[in-house]
Amino acid sequence: MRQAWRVADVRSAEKALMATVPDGTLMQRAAAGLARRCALLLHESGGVYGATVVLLVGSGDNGGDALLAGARLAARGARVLAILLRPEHVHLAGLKTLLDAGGRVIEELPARADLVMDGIVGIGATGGLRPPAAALVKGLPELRGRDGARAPVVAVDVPSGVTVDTGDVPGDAVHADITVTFGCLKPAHVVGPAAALAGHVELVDIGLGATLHAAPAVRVPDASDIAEWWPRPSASSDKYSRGVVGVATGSAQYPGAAVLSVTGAQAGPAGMVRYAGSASREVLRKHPSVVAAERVADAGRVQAWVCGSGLGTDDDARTELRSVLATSLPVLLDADALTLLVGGQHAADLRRDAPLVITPHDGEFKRLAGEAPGPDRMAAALKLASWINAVVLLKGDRTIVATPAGEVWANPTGSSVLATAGSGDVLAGLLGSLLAAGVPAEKAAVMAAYVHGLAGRRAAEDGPVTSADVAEALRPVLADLL
Ligand SMILES: NC(=O)C1=CN([C@@H]2O[C@H](COP(=O)(O)OP(=O)(O)OC[C@H]3O[C@@H](n4cnc5c(N)ncnc54)[C@H](O)[C@@H]3O)[C@@H](O)[C@H]2O)[C@@H](O)CC1
Repeated sequence: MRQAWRVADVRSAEKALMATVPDGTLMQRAAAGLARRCALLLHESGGVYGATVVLLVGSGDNGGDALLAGARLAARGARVLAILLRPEHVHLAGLKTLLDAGGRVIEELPARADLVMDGIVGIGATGGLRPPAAALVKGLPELRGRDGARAPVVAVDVPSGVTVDTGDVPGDAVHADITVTFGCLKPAHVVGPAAALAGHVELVDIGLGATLHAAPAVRVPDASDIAEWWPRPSASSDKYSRGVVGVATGSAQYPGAAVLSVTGAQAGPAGMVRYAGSASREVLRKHPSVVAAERVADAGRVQAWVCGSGLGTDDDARTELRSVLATSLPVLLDADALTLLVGGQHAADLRRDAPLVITPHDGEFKRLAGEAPGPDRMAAALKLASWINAVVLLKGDRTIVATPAGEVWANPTGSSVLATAGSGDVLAGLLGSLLAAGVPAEKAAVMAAYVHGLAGRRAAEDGPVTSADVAEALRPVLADLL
């Protein structure tokens, strides 16, 4: 599991650490790690000696890091050229060190470069890039190196132009190949559109672990977490003890949603799937092991319910939703069930003790919360989670899971291929199966998003992806993972 911390918490940890070491130590540690990573990258295009390295240097310590790392590369024979965005506010000690090592200051981007270091702005950034920096950044994709390839961009700490605490990208921003960050990850490395601009993120240890005691702003699961948390049957398990998931989805008009959500549920750890709705024929044709009924009330015993995908929004659908919410079981609501919640007629039904998970996309989120998630998706998801006392899985390129207790997770496996009709139905079924198997709501949401994302990627290996392909890819993905 990786974790990322907010700027204010990073700042206080840095302050506490700085009080224990000589002046400039942390910056030297940062610069050493940064220079080491740049040198490795330069080895791919012919080595450090003779390479042209361009530093984009802003007015803060982020620029200072770039200057000090540049000096280390200059000392190894690189031609290091620094563009100072605000020469009157440059980090003076850093500049002197660079010049002493043989580096030079230039006014504009050179004709060729083998590597660009983005030290325009780091965790001290406010707002988007300002015009001079934005103009420079626009020219970066054109820069070619000695091997004719595009010059790789290494961002110092964060790609300049992103909002560090939210992962929002309000305007022009650097698109990095590698981001070398210091002490700990920050939210922009793992959430929102900023995460895609950070490229490959590498963490340099500057000793911050000793003073960083705040709770992380966001956690990111990895494959070993999912494998560790996934329920496995034991020798004494039977279909009931593994959990029975009830799926109340689909309708005469949308039978496909029932098939997709049941396929998602079948891939999960529960021992049995019960289907309640009017698409039994289609469901049973594809999944003969499913036990089907017309209504939730007649479905028999289950340990969790999935409700919503393709359910419709008529009175029948409303009755089914009421039946599901009236149970004392964990419930996952998606799609039409979320539409039925808008307007508040189900406010009383929502006052339940058992766990509730909702999986809105942005449109559904907006209807439920009364406003779009906006630039701070983590804060928006947290607010809704606390308001309706549910785990909120807010779908997106980096799907967010937020809990009423204030925890946030970002899913690292998402991809644009999941933006296809019915993909959410598959996710809902899988998540419901995890709930039925007894996984706590927060972890179930994190695990389902992770595996669903991997399945999207796996399906994409064979060409354009439909949600049926995502559903089919769940089992091979799980076979690899577990
Ligand atoms: N504090 C520490 O202990 C350490 C800090 N380090 C580095 O220091 C950085 C933070 O340094 P600072 O606090 O000086 O902050 P920054 O270097 O991130 O930026 C602050 C400066 O940038 C300007 N600025 C703000 N927003 C801008 C925008 N949108 N466009 C253009 N210019 C903008 C401001 O006028 C301000 O002068 C970190 O990101 C990291 O790179 C590292 O050296 C490790 C140790």
